[in-house]
Amino acid sequence: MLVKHSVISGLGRLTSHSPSSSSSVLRRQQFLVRTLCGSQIHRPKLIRAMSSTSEADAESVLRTVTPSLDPKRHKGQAGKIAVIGGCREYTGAPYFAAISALKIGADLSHVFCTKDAAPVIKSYSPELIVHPVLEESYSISQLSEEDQRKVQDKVLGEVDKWMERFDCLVIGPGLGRDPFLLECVSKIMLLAKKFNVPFVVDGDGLFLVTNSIDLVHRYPLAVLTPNVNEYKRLVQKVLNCEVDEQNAEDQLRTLAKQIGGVTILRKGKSDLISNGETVKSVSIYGSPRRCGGQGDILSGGVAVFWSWARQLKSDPESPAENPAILGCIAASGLLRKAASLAFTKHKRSTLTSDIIECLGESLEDICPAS
Ligand SMILES: NC(=O)C1=CN([C@@H]2O[C@H](COP(=O)(O)OP(=O)(O)OC[C@H]3O[C@@H](n4cnc5c(N)ncnc54)[C@H](OP(=O)(O)O)[C@@H]3O)[C@@H](O)[C@H]2O)[C@@H](O)CC1
Ligand SMILES: Nc1ncnc2c1ncn2[C@@H]1O[C@H](COP(=O)(O)OP(=O)(O)OP(=O)(O)O)[C@@H](O)[C@H]1O
Ligand SMILES: [Mg+2]
Repeated sequence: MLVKHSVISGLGRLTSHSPSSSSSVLRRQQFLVRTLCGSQIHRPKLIRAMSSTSEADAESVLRTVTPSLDPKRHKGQAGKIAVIGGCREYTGAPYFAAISALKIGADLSHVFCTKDAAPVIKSYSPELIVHPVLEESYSISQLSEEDQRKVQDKVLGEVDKWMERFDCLVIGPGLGRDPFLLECVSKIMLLAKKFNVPFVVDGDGLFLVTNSIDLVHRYPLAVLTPNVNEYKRLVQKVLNCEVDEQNAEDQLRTLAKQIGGVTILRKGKSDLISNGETVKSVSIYGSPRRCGGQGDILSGGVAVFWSWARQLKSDPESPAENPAILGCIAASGLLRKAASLAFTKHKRSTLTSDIIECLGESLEDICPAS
């Protein structure tokens, strides 16, 4: 698991940290000073300030949750992420999510995909650890029911031996909708819940969850990141009505509450985030290009920033906001900034890979490494 972030012991007082951690201390102090508008520390006021429906200060959140590059840390402590996705049709989506996690600052990024997708994803990048373990119906259709169950047990066994090591899973980018594969993935979700491993559900993972809402109901460590279609299907299924743009924030809050307090990041012109209590929006300017794959960057980003934000929980002076919400705000803010930068460079030819190339520079601009 990740190590604890350095703890600050109060405003106006710098504790004796290493040079690398003192910059993070300073950043967090500046965040608190801004949040409190120069007043003394007063937690109820801080909680109120963070809990009303409002545009989030994504840059401040990014400064707060991003850990310093501490030479004392070892590999893995900045995050171990696993993407469950990648099938015959889709190899780009899991790659985008997994490589984005690394480019933002995670130490290790795994992909669990089908056997066909694995060599392709490996060929995109040697940085990713690729497990060719998932099976689709076409490869097991000749088997008896008993043998199919054995295949499923084998898939689960392969994921099980890694599960506890992960700080967060991203379930769904490029997963496809094959029934046998989705049944295995629903069991992987149960496994993650058993070990209290947080997961972000995106893409076809949302198709699965919308049809089996119990998979995430009342699991506080689930973040759903629906796009316009995925959100529409969720609203229809859970609230039994149509999307109401006039009352978008209230409807999102109700939806998150109805699913038992999971966090939902509704993607769109403004990204809206709610856990059934607060609603935050991130509207900073991104890019007018809507090329496929930007949601995959976002899901990988949420996994990393959420893992980092969870470490702040043990910091008595850290923001009172829910880490899942902080993770969503940070990922949305960074993606939009990187998309904007990529667009200034590439204009109409801006692609998802160009945005991924801008993640580092965009984060560096907000939160310098040294
Ligand atoms: N480079 C890549 O590899 C990328 C891969 N990507 C991956 O693509 C997957 C789908 O994501 P998406 O964003 O296209 O879903 P969405 O907006 O609901 O669908 C639009 C329309 O298409 C249809 N439809 C979709 N999937 C279907 C299926 N399996 N079988 C049948 N119909 C399907 C859908 O129909 P409906 O659900 O309404 O019946 C809707 O009308 C997901 O795994 C994502 O991660 C993306 O991340 C982009 C980059
Ligand atoms: N109309 C818009 N204006 C500005 N930004 C947008 C708009 N729509 C989406 N975005 C941004 O693009 C990101 C990806 O959202 P999008 O709706 O494209 O996801 P998606 O359809 O799941 O993408 P993917 O192709 O990866 O599956 C969101 O976080 C949001 O910041
Ligand atoms: Mg998507």
